[in-house]
Amino acid sequence: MTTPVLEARDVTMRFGGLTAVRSVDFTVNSGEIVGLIGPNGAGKTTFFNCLTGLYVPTEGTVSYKGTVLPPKPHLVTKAGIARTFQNIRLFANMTVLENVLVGRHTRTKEGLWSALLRGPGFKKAEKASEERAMELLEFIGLADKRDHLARNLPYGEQRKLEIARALASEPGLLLLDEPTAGMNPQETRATEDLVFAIRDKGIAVLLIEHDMRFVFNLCDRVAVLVQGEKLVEGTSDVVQADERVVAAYLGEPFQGEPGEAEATEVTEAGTGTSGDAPSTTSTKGEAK
Ligand SMILES: Nc1ncnc2c1ncn2[C@@H]1O[C@H](COP(=O)(O)OP(=O)(O)OP(=O)(O)O)[C@@H](O)[C@H]1O
Repeated sequence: MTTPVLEARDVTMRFGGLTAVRSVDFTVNSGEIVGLIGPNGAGKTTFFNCLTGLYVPTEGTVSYKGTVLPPKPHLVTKAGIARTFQNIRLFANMTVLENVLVGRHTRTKEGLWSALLRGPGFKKAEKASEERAMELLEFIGLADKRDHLARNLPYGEQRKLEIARALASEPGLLLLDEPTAGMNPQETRATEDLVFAIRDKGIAVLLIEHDMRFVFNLCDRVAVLVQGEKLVEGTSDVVQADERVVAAYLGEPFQGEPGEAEATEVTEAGTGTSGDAPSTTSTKGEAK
């Protein structure tokens, strides 16, 4: 039984004369891990920013569990959508535990500033929050580093901590922007297990990723954005079999970043995928 967690309808984002995202319809259902791929500059991060209230879409709506979201990041987080960013955005001089506690501010009566300044109200609410934060650190595998400064963690653990902080807001949907960027193969595999474990906790996951093997191993469904439009959407098998996807990665419009390595990955990443029957295919237009 699937119910939509996230529904984007006809989302368009223009920057002056540039249309970065064009009329995108997109759904994430409960229990799903969905991937959003596409060549550099395809509009993936812009679309994420529209979903999370960082950008007000020029047109279209974004709903979470049937309610249209106001385009304000803190209200989107409060509603139940959490995210990580392409570049790590931790509080470098705060401890691991404090970073997670800050992530909980939408779920406590205390506000962000109170959490950051550690005022009296925050300290009172801290105990219950701390227990929950420690549960998350256990889950993510960083409990023994609770008192380490975030900046002293190795890169892979900083990314994990970002995920823990996002989970601290108790989301129903987690958005991950390039979660494996800069990771070694071991860290990437661990992240794969972590995403499965997050899904098993009942949290739907939408991720942007350039590592095709990671995407095709992990995702129940993959959508491909090309020049701001959704070109193909379906299971990993459907997407890998679609010649337009490889063509898009090799396409001429993306000067300087032809995406050849990724296109090769798209064609090669078939090994080790589930082999499920294709379930959904929607296409829009032809590859340009
Ligand atoms: N704030 C902005 N103002 C103007 N143009 C923007 C802005 N943000 C993104 N763009 C443009 O929108 C287009 C889509 O960019 P975006 O970063 O969303 O692509 P992407 O698919 O996430 O790329 P990458 O995989 O390289 O991160 C690009 O042409 C980019 O230059």
